[in-house]
Amino acid sequence: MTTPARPSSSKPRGKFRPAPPQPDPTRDVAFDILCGVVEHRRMLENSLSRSAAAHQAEARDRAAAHRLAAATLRHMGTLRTVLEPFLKKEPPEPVRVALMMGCAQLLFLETPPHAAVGTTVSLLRRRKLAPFAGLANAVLRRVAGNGPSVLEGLDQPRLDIPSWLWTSWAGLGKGVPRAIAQGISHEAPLDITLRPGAQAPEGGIALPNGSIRLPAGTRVTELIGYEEGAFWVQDAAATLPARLLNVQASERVADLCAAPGGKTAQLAITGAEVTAVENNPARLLRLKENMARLGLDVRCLQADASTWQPDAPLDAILLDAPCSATGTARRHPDVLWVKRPRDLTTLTAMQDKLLAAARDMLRPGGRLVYAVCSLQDEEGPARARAAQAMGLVPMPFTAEELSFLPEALTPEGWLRTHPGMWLDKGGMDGFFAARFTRAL
Ligand SMILES: C[S@@+](CC[C@H](N)C(=O)[O-])C[C@H]1O[C@@H](n2cnc3c(N)ncnc32)[C@H](O)[C@@H]1O
Repeated sequence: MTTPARPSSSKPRGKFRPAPPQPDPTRDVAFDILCGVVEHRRMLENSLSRSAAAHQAEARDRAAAHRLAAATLRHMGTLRTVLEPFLKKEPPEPVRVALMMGCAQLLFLETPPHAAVGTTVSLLRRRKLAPFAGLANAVLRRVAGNGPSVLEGLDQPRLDIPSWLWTSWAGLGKGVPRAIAQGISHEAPLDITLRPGAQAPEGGIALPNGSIRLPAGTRVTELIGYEEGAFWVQDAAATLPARLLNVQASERVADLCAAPGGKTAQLAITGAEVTAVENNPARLLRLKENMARLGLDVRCLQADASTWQPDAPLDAILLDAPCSATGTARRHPDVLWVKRPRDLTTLTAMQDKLLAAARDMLRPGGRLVYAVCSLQDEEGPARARAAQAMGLVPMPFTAEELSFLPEALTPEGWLRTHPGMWLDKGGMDGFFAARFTRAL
């Protein structure tokens, strides 16, 4: 982050004019991202692409902004609560955003107090919110003066998860919402999947599923072997659905909803004939780039998977359906504050449409794995039951298949992971998966 400006002091008198605020691309971009999430319920990536500051910023500043915004989002409930006693009346939302960002730097990012306070004051002045600069100065100085004691007695995991999500996760088991909140409370490590025979980059730790875990903040493109296609980025939990499809080299396989292609790569590396279907042109491009970097021969198609039809019935299908993505909140904490219960209605309707389409693409005896990176019952178990009602026959996962993660096997033979699993190793994303076959 750039050098702090001096905190604004008392009111200007006479001919004195305050110095122009210092440029600070990191905080400008972080502020834009956070306002997008908080005021407009816009996903972080979407806000980033709309931010004029982000377009002008260097990659290093954008990355720092991303980290600052993510830390603020991860602790947003706590930050709101901490600020409350210091505010006599409700400030406009952008001012509160700037205060939360300043407060996150003080309490969670070890930014020196003079920098956290000074840069917040400067930010407000740059953003035509100068009348609130004095308030920010006073409030943040008081928070800094109190130090970590402002967090004492706060139930941070509970505060940092919106109530509707906390309640919805109660069905996952006693203590699970709290464990999930713990998993989300810190930056996620970087997981990669190695090509068979490739060497793990230095500093990586092998996880029980075979993924290699590197410290949070590792820049993947700078790792030896990236350009050569020795590995791809994929959370440990995200490797499981494709693995559980048990694809053989001789099979004809479709990956429906494929970009950016982590699971496509897993399927293609078996030697199977893989068609990857993706409806978003920009994401299709990323998928193609990834397959080219990995040197994998995959037919990549732009099509709507709910209407696309293969030339002949398929042996195996992976349907990694679009979903609320609440299971990825470790990496995308904006999900927590952007998604609403009503989003699930549209998503589950699309998931059913895709399931019915996938069923019709399968040959009798063929296999289908349905997966979502969601923690919501509506998108997981409820869809597995809907698939059964559509005539798909359950093919439960077995204890042997999940011997390295027995806690993820449900009594129904489904897969359920969540960010509270492997907490001692750095957690994992939340996935649901179920396997079916088409009756002979
Ligand atoms: C959960 S992501 C897939 C992640 C991917 N399977 C992987 O492992 O890298 C869902 C993807 O489905 C795409 N998508 C959404 N609706 C679709 C549809 N009707 N047909 C094809 N692709 C779709 C989205 O653009 C998005 O890229």
